[in-house]
Amino acid sequence: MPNWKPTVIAIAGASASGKTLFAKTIYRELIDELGEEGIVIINEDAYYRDQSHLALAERENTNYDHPNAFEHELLSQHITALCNNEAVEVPQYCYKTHTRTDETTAISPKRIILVEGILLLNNPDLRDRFDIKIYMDTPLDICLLRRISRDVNERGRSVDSVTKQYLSTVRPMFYQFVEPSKQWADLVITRGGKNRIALDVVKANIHQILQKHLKE
Ligand SMILES: Nc1ncnc2c1ncn2[C@@H]1O[C@H](COP(=O)(O)OP(=O)(O)O)[C@@H](O)[C@H]1O
Ligand SMILES: Nc1ccn([C@@H]2O[C@H](COP(=O)(O)O)[C@@H](O)[C@H]2O)c(=O)n1
Repeated sequence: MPNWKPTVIAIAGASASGKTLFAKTIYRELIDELGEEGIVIINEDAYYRDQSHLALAERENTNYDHPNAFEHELLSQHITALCNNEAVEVPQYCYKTHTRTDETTAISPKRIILVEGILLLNNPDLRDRFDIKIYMDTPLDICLLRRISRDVNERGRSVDSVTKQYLSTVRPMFYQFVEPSKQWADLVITRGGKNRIALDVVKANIHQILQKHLKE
């Protein structure tokens, strides 16, 4: 049993606000120092509910921006297990088929666990699992422009489908669930995933935590 407990850092905010970029930049800049055993990223999207029992046309109608679309109980169980020094099997998700694949990713406990996703701060049980809560406060028009380009290039969508989904669910759910969850954040980050000062503040915090582990 290690003498440290993982530190769990949540990175929340609108779709395409830069959560993934922020998490991946921290990971890339710390991985040499911390090693594979030191840091990992978990994506909330991996915990979208399995929809393999539904026809593709039905899956296309799911509201993916409502909290009910996620199996947050499983994410919460997995974080608890990692904090109890147990390995977990994280589901893998496919945005083209709108469901989980048959594969899972094995994750062992790490000193630093970065969790990123739109609705992490909305759920009180999940909130209790996070040591540091971050909210990416990127203007919604910038998020929309980035989402169109990402979803067309990487997620197999058309501009028309992104537009319809944005107006019917993404935007209304943002105002109902995502933006109000900003109140729970410890750090609110402007200007997205490339904000160098914000990246350095979070990295400095991680270094402080690691120093404490060394002393324990
Ligand atoms: N500051 C930025 N400048 C330019 N492009 C960015 C910036 N932040 C994110 N992007 C791009 O916008 C898209 C969405 O960013 P991403 O980090 O995936 O958002 P999220 O994880 O919040 O959905 C990606 O294609 C990413 O490369
Ligand atoms: N089958 C799916 C599942 C999710 N989405 C959208 O993904 C967004 C969350 O992921 P980000 O990387 O953008 O944070 C969310 O807004 C869902 O609308 C989807 O389009 N299809």
